[in-house]
Amino acid sequence: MTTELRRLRNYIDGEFRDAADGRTTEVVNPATGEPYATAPLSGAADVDAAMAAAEAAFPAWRDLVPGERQKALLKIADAFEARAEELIATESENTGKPIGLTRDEEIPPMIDQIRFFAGAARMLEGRSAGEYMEGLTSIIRREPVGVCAQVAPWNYPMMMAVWKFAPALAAGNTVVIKPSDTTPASTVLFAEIIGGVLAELGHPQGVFNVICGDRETGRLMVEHSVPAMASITGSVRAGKQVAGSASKDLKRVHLELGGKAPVVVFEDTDIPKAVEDISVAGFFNAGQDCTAATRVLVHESIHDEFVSALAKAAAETKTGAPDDEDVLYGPLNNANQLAQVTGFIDRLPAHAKVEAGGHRVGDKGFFYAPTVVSGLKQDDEIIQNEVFGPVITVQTFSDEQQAISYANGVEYALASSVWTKDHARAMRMSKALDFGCVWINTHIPLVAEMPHGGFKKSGYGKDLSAYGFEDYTRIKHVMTSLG
Ligand SMILES: NCCCC=O
Repeated sequence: MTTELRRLRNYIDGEFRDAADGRTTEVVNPATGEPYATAPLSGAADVDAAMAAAEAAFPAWRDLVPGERQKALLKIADAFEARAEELIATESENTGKPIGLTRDEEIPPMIDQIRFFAGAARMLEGRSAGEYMEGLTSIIRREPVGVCAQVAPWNYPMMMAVWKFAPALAAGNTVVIKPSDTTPASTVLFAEIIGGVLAELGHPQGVFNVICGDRETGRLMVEHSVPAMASITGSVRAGKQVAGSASKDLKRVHLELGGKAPVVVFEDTDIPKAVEDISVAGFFNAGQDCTAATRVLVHESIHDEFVSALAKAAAETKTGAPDDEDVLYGPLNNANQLAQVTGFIDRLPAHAKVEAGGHRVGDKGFFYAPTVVSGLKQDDEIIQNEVFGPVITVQTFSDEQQAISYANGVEYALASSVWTKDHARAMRMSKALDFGCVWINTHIPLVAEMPHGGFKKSGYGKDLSAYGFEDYTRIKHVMTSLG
């Protein structure tokens, strides 16, 4: 007997719609490996319709007083909170994430972030107005950019969608957002919730549109003539494509493209505490986190003690089904990701040593064991490239300069951490580490008020914070004669 797959649909101008040409893709539950839904594979006609809706809605949304946009975002946050269990179940089915951890670790920050941007809507900043030329007054107007084309990733489908739509809407932009083709379900549910709030408040429905589809759909969005800005969280390859496409008509681009976070552990570190925190920060969400504590650099004098404690922590870390309360993480997101992680381990050089894990778990779904690999060298593939799986690598260093050189010696530059009791060393390292974030004696916490974003090939533009909000605005100088 075949069970009918649930049908997810695009959300354009307040209506749920199939793709104009009826094409679909299957949506798989990674905990079972089985398809459970279909989603539209949107093409040019769908993108055109969504962009037209967002463009038509823009003037009314832009011209609201900020307090009205704040009110809408606060209502959206309340509605998310009221429907949290539905969001959790939807996200968990589509990603295999543990239900309890999604409830505790993802929903509260997401809602807080929407509320943060609701407040930011009323803090449109411009530096001092004044007379910088005799008889003339200058002021700054901070304005929305326009329609934003946004492409979200599959690792935190809900939270990354929040990071995109919340600052954009707060600043007065309208949005066409595309979730990853593997994880569209929660963004489609967002559409229902956000659409409900917009309708209740009498705002145009085209303020928020969801288009499902693949890379080609994303390209059509970014190259479309309507959006003034393209924002993507994804791989470096995807970011280069988006920047290339956007360059054709000089759209503003906002890129968050992953990381390879160094975790620099000095000899004076409290080893048991560091191991406990680092293993959670490395394995949480199956390591599918652009800030994951994935690349440990440990002082040679404590290497053996540290590695044996980390391997023990890995062996004690559980992966498994979403409803198992003891698991730290669920499956990898999709079959390609499982092949990617497996490939890195299969290709390890002879000098590497797998201290824990290094294999798939079970034969259903895409689970992978918590893995620790030691003995690695700076040029090794697994040190230079993002694995995006539950794999922590370990290298050694002999002094601060070598630690800095190894830490910075990759193309990514998103997040990093330093573990030491020596305050001056922590401060020196914070200056020297060439990453958008440096944590000291911790790794992975985020707050809505602080920026998230990288340097080098990790992209440009910030998520979260007043900086992220400003990325979705433009400034205009207005000068008036006093005569
Ligand atoms: N911990 C959230 C990181 C966002 C990107 O993966």
